[in-house]
Amino acid sequence: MADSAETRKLVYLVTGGCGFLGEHVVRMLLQREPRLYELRVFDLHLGPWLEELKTGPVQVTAIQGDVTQAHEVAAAVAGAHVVIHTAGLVDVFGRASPETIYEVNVQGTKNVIEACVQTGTRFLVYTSSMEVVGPNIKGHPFYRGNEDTPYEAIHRHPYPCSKAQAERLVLEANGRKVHGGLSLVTCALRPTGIYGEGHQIMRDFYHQGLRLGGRLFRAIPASVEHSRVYVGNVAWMHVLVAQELEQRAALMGGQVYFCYDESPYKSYEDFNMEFLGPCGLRLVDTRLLVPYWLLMLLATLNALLQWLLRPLLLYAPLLNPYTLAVANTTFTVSTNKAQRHFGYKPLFSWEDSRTRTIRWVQAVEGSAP
Ligand SMILES: NC(=O)C1=CN([C@@H]2O[C@H](COP(=O)(O)OP(=O)(O)OC[C@H]3O[C@@H](n4cnc5c(N)ncnc54)[C@H](O)[C@@H]3O)[C@@H](O)[C@H]2O)C=CC1
Ligand SMILES: C[C@H](CCCC(C)(C)O)[C@H]1CC[C@H]2[C@@H]3[C@H](O)CC4=CC(=O)CC[C@]4(C)[C@H]3CC[C@]12C
Repeated sequence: MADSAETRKLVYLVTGGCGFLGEHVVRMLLQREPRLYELRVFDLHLGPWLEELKTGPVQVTAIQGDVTQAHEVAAAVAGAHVVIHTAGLVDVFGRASPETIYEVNVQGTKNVIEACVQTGTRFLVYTSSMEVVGPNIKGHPFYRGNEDTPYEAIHRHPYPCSKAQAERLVLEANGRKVHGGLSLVTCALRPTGIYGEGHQIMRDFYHQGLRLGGRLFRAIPASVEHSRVYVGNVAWMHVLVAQELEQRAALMGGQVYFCYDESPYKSYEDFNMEFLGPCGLRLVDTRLLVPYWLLMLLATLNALLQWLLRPLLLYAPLLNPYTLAVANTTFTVSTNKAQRHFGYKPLFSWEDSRTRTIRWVQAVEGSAP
């Protein structure tokens, strides 16, 4: 029944569909959206894994394109029922210029919205970020907060600033008339730090640990807690929102939802050890040797070196004043808004998420850094 031609009618577009999250969204849609007729995967860099998806019952269309190019976006959006916009430049290390980050994250999102309006696409799901809220530049903790918790959201770094601007544009576009006269329905999902199969920073920490003889050095006190969320659950929440947006437009349109699951609250480093520990790494407590002021000094030195070396080479280490501030500030969410509004429940338990991630790190073991 689910595979009959009559039930397969919907065309979805996933921007950034070859990224860490995007790939999981694409695979989840193929598994969990029986009404799918065509799935368009739009990305600057297409992955070879897309080929294996082309043999199934759903037409998978790979589109190499750039969200900053309005005409490329409009061509990809035309005829789609739903757009899931995950494409973005995730850079908190100073690899890209602030201008490029704005161009991709803000102008790219504007292009997606305008393409929906011009071509008559009614449903837009945007991948925002917890960074839209915080941690703020004052390092205020956000403890077990929800979507309505008051918090002074002030940023200077281009990444959170660009995500905040883009999220605002998406929410303001809710209710705009699209081609054909119907209204656009939009909403934004705010994942906390995502982990799981394909997580580049986890891979980097793993290889760093191997280089250091199986050790990683604790820099952040264990008392600083972060919320983390498994990539499969983030993908599932995107799929569910996309499915429910039409029926529940009045409730969900223009809303934001944190992406959460049952992953435990822990410091960034302790949480990573849930996966890296079983793969043979150890977290060595050097915090007494490396006090916070010294870390801050090193982070500032890194930023200075980055600036000095820029004309010659790209120096972009993990430690800089921004990443240190984020890692060192408690940011935990506790909410059931997604459950109340569209019946979200995590698809993967914490045990499943942990096991899947450990298996992936173990498979990464032999691969080059
Ligand atoms: N990784 C994380 O912990 C979190 C990520 N997010 C958001 O989730 C989304 C996906 O992030 P990740 O999967 O982690 O990053 P990613 O870098 O793995 O994926 C982003 C994808 O967008 C594509 N892309 C970049 N510029 C593009 C352009 N100009 N045109 C077309 N495609 C372009 C990239 O090629 C990549 O495949 C982003 O919007 C990010 O802001 C939100 C919260 C946490
Ligand atoms: C790289 C940081 C950890 C290294 C700190 C050091 C060098 C002292 O050990 C990461 C700590 C927190 C991460 C960010 C957080 O999970 C929230 C994010 C949300 C996003 O939308 C994008 C990614 C990120 C900014 C994430 C990036 C890495 C950290 C700063």
